[in-house]
Amino acid sequence: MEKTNTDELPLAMNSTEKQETVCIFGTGDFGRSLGFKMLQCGYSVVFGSRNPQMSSLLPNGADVLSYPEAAKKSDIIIMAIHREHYDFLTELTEVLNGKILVDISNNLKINQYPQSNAEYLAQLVPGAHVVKAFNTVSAWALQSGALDASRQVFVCGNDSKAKQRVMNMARTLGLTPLDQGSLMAANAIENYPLQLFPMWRFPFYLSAALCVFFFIYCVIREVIYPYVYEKKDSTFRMAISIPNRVFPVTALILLALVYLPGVIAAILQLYRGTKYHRFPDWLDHWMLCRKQLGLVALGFAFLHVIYTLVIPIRYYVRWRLRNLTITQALLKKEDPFSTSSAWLSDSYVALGILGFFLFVLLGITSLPSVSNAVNWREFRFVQSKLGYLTLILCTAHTLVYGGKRFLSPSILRWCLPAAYILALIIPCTVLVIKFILILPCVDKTLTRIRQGWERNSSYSKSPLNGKTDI
Ligand SMILES: Cc1cc2nc3c(=O)[nH]c(=O)nc-3n(C[C@H](O)[C@H](O)[C@H](O)COP(=O)(O)OP(=O)(O)OC[C@H]3O[C@@H](n4cnc5c(N)ncnc54)[C@H](O)[C@@H]3O)c2cc1C
Ligand SMILES: NC(=O)C1=CN([C@@H]2O[C@H](COP(=O)(O)OP(=O)(O)OC[C@H]3O[C@@H](n4cnc5c(N)ncnc54)[C@H](OP(=O)(O)O)[C@@H]3O)[C@@H](O)[C@H]2O)C=CC1
Ligand code: HEM
Ligand SMILES: [Fe+3]
Repeated sequence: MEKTNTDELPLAMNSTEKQETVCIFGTGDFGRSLGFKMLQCGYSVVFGSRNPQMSSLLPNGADVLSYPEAAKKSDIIIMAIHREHYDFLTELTEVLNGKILVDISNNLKINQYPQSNAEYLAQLVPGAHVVKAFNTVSAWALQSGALDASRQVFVCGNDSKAKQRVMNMARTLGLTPLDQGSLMAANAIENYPLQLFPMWRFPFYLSAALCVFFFIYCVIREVIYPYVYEKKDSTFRMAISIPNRVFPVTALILLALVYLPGVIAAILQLYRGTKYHRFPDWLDHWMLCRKQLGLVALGFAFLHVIYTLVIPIRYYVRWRLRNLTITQALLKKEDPFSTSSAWLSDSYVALGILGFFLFVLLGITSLPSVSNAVNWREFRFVQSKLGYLTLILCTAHTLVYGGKRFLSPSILRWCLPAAYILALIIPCTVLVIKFILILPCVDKTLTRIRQGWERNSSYSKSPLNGKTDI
C-alpha cells in the first residue's frame, strides 16, 4: 500500500500512526473546549499562551508553551483568540510562515468590520494558509457533546490542501464539514451565527401582517357594523369567532403563497424560453423560504382546528341552540330536514379534515429525520403533488363552507365581503394557473425548458450537444 497522505486522513486515526499534533493559540473558553475534544479524539495538543505558567483549568495531557514555542510544534494552528487581539501575530510571521492558521473567530455584530476576520488574519500573516472553520460550534456544545443544532462546520480557504486537512480534522471530531469555497466566503460564514432565524423572518412578518389585517377587517364587519346598525354588543366575538376566521384565512393564504412562487417561476421560464436566466432576487428569496411559510401555515391550521373543536361548548352557541328550540316549540313550527344542507355541511367539514391530514403529512416529511429517509423523488412527490392536493382540499373546504351564501348580496357589509372570500383569491388564482401549466401542450414546453432546451438559442439546436429535440 502507498504511504498515507495526511491530506487524505481516514475518519479516525490509526493507532499505529504517530499522533498528529495540533497547536491552539489562546487558553480561553473555546481553546480549552476544543483542546479537550481534540485530546479525546486522539490528537496531541499544544497550547500557546501569554502566560504558560499561569494557565489553569487546561485539559489533562495538553502542553502549554509561549506562543512562538507552541507554533513550532505543529503546522496547524487554531486561533482561539478574539480578532481584536490578533495584532501580536505580526511579530510571529516568521514562525507562522507556511503554517495552516484556522480562524474560528466570531464578531458581535453583522459586518462589524469592513474585512472578514479570516481575511484580516491572512493579511497580517501573508505567508500562512488561512482557513475559516468551527465558528458555528459553541464552546459549551463541544464540551458537553450536545451538538444537535451545530454539527455543521462551514469551511473556506484559498489553499485546498490546507482546507482538506481542516475538514478531515472536523470529521475526526465528529462534525460535518461543508466546503464553502475560497476565503471570500469568510464574511458570510462569520455573519451566519449572528443571524436570527433569517428564513423565518419573512413568513413571520407576513403572517403577523395578515392576522392584524384580517382581525381589524372582521372587527369592522362583525363588531362595529352590528353596533352601528343594531346597537348590538358583539365584542365577545373577538375571543373565538373572529380568531377562528383570522387563523384559517391566514393559513389558507400562506399555503397558497407556498405554491405561488413555483407557478410564477414556471411562467417566467415559459416567457423567457429558457431556464438559464436568474430569477429576480425577491423570487429566489421567496422560493427559499417556502418550507418556513408552509410550517407557519400549518401552525395556523392547527389553531383553527382547536378553535373549531370548542364550538359546541361555547356559551353563545348553546344559548342560540336552546333559544331556537324553545322558539320553535312555542310557535309549534319545525324546520324541515334539508338533505342539501346536510350534504354541504358534512362535505365542507370532511374536506377540512382531509386537507388538515395532508397538511400534517407535509409537516412530518419536512422533519430532517423523515426527509433524510426518503429519496428525492419521494420527497418531491409528497411536497409538490400532495402539497397541491392539500391546497385543493383546503380551498374546496372554504368554497363549500361559503356554499349557497357565496353570491348573496346580504353577506356584504359596508361593501366588504366576508373574510373567506378574500382568502380564496390567491388559492384559486394559484390553482387555475397550475391547471393551465399542466395542460399537455404547456407542460411539454415547460418540461423541455427545464431539461435545458432554449427557445431562442442556436446552441440548443446544435446536433453536437445532443439536445436536438426541437
Ligand atoms: C407543512 C409544509 C411543510 C413543508 N416543508 C418543506 C420542506 O421541508 N422542504 C421544502 O423544500 N419545502 C417544504 N414545503 C414547501 C413546499 O411544499 C415545497 O417547496 C414544494 O416542493 C413546492 O412545490 P412546487 O410544485 O411549487 O415546487 P417547485 O419545485 O417550485 O416546482 C414547480 C413545478 O416545476 C416542476 N419542476 C421544478 N423543478 C424542475 C426541474 N428541475 N425539472 C423539471 N421540473 C421541475 C415541478 O414538477 C413542479 O410542478 C413545505 C410546505 C408545507 C405546507
Ligand atoms: N466561546 C465560544 O463558544 C466560541 C468562541 N469563538 C471564537 O473563539 C475565539 C476565542 O473565544 P473565547 O475562547 O470564548 O474567548 P476568551 O476570552 O475566553 O479567550 C481568548 C483567549 O485569547 C488569548 N489572548 C491572546 N491575546 C490576548 C489579549 N491581548 N487579550 C486577551 N486575550 C488574549 C487569551 O489566552 P492566553 O491568556 O492563554 O494568552 C484568552 O484566554 C473568539 O474569536 C471567538 O469569537 C467561536 C465560536 C464559539
Ligand atoms: C380538522 C380539520 C378542519 C375542520 C374540522 C374544519 C372545520 C371548519 C369549520 C367548522 C368552519 C366554520 C367555522 C365557523 O363557522 O366560524 C371552518 C371554516 C374555515 N376553514 Fe376549516 N376546518 C378544518 C381544516 C381547515 C384547514 C386545514 C384549512 C385551511 C388551511 C381551513 C380553512 C378554513 C377557512 C378559510 C374557513 C372560513 C373561515 C371564515 O371566514 O369563517 N380549515 N372550518
Ligand atoms: Fe504552503
